[in-house]
Amino acid sequence: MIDAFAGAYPWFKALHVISVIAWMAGMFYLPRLFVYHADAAPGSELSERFKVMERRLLKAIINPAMIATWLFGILILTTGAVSLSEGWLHAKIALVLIMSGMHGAFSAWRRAFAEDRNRHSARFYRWMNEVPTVLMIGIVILVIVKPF
Ligand code: HEM
Repeated sequence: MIDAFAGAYPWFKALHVISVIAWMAGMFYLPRLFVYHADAAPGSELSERFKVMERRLLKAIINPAMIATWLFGILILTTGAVSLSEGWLHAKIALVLIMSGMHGAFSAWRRAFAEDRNRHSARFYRWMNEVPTVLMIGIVILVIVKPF
């Protein structure tokens, strides 16, 4: 434990939850944009507008929010308020790593749309849209219920 951080636990937790909300809002919305973008003709005015919306959402909200979520999550651990040997924490971190992997996939798909080389259907993005939801439900149950 870093002594200077001991009293900071509730503040780090508050900032962590604020960052999580922003990250999840973006992770739910970006694949929704992909669903509609997949049906827009490359080069059309609509497709170009989706490109701007997707770039701004990723760069201004989703990327900084993911960094802040990780930062404050790790800072909570430095306070010593949570034992590092808890099973729920290990399971939570595993799901968060998958969430971060999905973030990487969304980032790659956004780049493909930006360069007019998307290969996936609207149906594919509809399914991908569900993944962050399922992960978020698992993570919140692990961190609140702490079933093991
Ligand atoms: C990025 C890596 C993450 C780390 C290292 C991390 C770590 C932590 C830790 C140590 C706590 C304190 C738990 C406690 O006091 O009992 C916490 C709280 C919390 N985390 Fe995370 N977390 C991460 C990502 C996430 C994500 C992605 C979500 C949701 C999708 C999330 C949701 C929450 C919630 C809701 C709480 C508050 C629980 C409470 O009220 O006690 N975290 N996190």
